[in-house]
Amino acid sequence: MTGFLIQGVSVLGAAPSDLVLRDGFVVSAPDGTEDVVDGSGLVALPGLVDLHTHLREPGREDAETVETGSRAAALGGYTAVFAMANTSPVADTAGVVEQVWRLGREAGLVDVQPIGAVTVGLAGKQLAELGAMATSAAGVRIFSDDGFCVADPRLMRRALEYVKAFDGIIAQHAEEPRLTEGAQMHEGEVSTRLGLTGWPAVAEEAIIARDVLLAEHVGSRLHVCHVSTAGSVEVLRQAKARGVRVTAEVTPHHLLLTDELAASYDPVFKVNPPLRTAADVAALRQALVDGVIDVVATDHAPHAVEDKECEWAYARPGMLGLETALSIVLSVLGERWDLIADRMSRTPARIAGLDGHGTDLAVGSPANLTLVDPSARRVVDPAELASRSRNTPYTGTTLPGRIVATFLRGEPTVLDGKAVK
Ligand SMILES: NC(=O)N[C@@H](CC(=O)O)C(=O)O
Repeated sequence: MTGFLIQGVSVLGAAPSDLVLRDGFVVSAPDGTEDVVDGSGLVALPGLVDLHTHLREPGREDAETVETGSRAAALGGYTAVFAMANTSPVADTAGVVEQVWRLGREAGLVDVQPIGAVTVGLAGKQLAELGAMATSAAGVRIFSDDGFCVADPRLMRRALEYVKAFDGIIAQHAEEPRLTEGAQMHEGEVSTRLGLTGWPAVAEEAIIARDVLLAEHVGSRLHVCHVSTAGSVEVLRQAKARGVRVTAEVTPHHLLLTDELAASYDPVFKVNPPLRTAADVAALRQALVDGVIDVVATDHAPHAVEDKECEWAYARPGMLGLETALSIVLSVLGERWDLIADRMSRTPARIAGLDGHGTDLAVGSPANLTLVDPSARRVVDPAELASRSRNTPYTGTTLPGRIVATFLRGEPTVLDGKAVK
């Protein structure tokens, strides 16, 4: 194992100092054997943790694999990602979650933690083998049917009750399916103008309201995926004030982009939940700052060209996120490093119970970290992304900040802005 001496780096925005990594940990002093990294002008953050990533393997390796998604994550400053269960086959058994977990270990670029499906085949009819996934080598603690809502309230209640035994979490994709049949975009003034079927805010808010009541009733833990509306924020604010065990995430794209972009009819802007209004964006930003929304999660959703470069109605929803997330958050929050570290590393690691991630980078901490150059600007070119897919909504956009290096347990996964393997 090599050591690294990162000279003159600002740890979480503090005055520049040296940061020494050896044998997988932050240590107090160099011993002269370390490789030297010039940290001047750079900010060190604990490695980012993404609670919501689609890695597509098994089943859609043409869109992403555990390895390509892991590389995209490392290049985005991540050291751990949670892989969603909507693969093919669905990650609803110990066998599939162990496969994803093992592929992640083999790639060795980030810690890949599989999320298990709540229901068999994501079909919403019958609980999956939650216990078997929890006790598997993958040690699953978060379960989600993401892509689909666990719409049946009795099934949702039973899932919440079941995972309580091992302090697990149900991560809900909040979408009342009867209110979004045929939906193509946010229901509002723009959908009316474009003549596209709308996905009303209330379809999300009604499920969140129901689920916080269920979580409160059974005393279990609920996590709300990709919150997208101002009304959802209000439901969450009230639930948290009452002490309900609920946490919530927002995506970078919902913090920045609005439904006006659908007027281009470019399916790169089609995503689920849909892009909302400027008022929703403002409420989500405020909620993230207030802590009503706990974390930023990417909902990195790679799709093959034929699934995105087609007519809007036929395009799959979803956009890439891992390689641009920090830049988007930086442009939204500014250089509030402690807040960024909290919402993108510390709190997601705490929610997931993920040891060794989201630390303060003090002496003795596991060396999971990323180095950011906040003064760099880059123009997003999809051809340069490590993801196997190209569906970024930021093509040609100039974004602030660049990930210079990422370390996983003291070993670089990214150096000089390039993946090391
Ligand atoms: N977020 C998305 O727009 N897409 C997700 C699933 C989903 O939530 O629809 C995907 O897996 O592609």
